[in-house]
Amino acid sequence: MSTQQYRAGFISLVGRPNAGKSTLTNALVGHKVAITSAKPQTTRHTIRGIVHREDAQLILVDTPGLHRPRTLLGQRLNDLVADTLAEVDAIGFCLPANEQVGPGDRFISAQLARLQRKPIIAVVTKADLVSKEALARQLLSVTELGREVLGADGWADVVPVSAVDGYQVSTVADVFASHMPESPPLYPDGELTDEPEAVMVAELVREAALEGVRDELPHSLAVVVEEIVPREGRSDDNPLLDVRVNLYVERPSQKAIIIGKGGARLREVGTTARKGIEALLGTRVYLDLHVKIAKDWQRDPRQLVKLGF
Ligand SMILES: Nc1nc2c(ncn2[C@@H]2O[C@H](COP(=O)(O)OP(=O)(O)OP(=O)(O)O)[C@@H](O)[C@H]2O)c(=O)[nH]1
Repeated sequence: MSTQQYRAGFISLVGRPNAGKSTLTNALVGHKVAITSAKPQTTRHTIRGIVHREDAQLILVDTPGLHRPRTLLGQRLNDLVADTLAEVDAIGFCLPANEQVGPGDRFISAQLARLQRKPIIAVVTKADLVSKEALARQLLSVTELGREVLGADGWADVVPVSAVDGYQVSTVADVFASHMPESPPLYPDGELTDEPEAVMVAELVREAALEGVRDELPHSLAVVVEEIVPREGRSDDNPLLDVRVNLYVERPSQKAIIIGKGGARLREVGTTARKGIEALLGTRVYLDLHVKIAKDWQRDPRQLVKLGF
């Protein structure tokens, strides 16, 4: 057997509301939660988690657009979907085992069918909720749907899974991995914090940093929580958390806006964000903010990686 190439890439789980996307993401990723906060409309993707394996790395990203199809019509939705999905390497289309393939699924399939040459893996979720026979029937209907919308080849793969009892979760990861391009790991293992709160922390910092300057920095700010660690040597009844956060902008002029005269604005941002973070985490916080320049970071998720995101 030849040595297997390491694979790494981006994958987006889509599917109608309640299809089990978030639960599957958590099951795949385990406890690691990604910590990047970026504006979905402009960055296109928010990282939800990263699966680190011996042979592959899967970066699960959210795709805006397919969540609220009813608020968007016609060409605009088509463009949005094509745009936002253009940058991922594969798509996991989630359909629950315990509900018949319906108009919502057909709608999404039709949108996905517009993406040329993108592997789409149909994932039949919540397999624990139905009998083996019912699961087999659902796999057939889902396969049939694939042939209807994509032509004879249909979905790149069809996999049943239960995120709740763990059935086939690693198989889903195997299948996703097999559709990733050959690539070295895009993120070092262990770089991300285990704190799910980090996502909200990043959001609080982002909100504070954009306050009053939204017009000047419309799409140019990414916030990355580097670490959240308890300060050593503090007693249990008087804990302090060190929260280190990087703010990435594209240009020196934007950095100047964030920082303000003599650093005045950044101090305000820090104070506002810290109050929110302390309320969120229920403990005192030392917030350390750094503003950095990362050119054109939002164009391409791979770019984020190169820039150390
Ligand atoms: N029994 C069972 N329930 C599941 C499974 N996966 C998800 N669920 C349940 O299905 C419901 C919806 O799951 P979510 O993961 O929130 O679905 P989602 O697709 O992220 O939903 P939206 O955020 O609305 O798009 C929740 O109540 C989950 O607990 C599964 O494998 N088995």
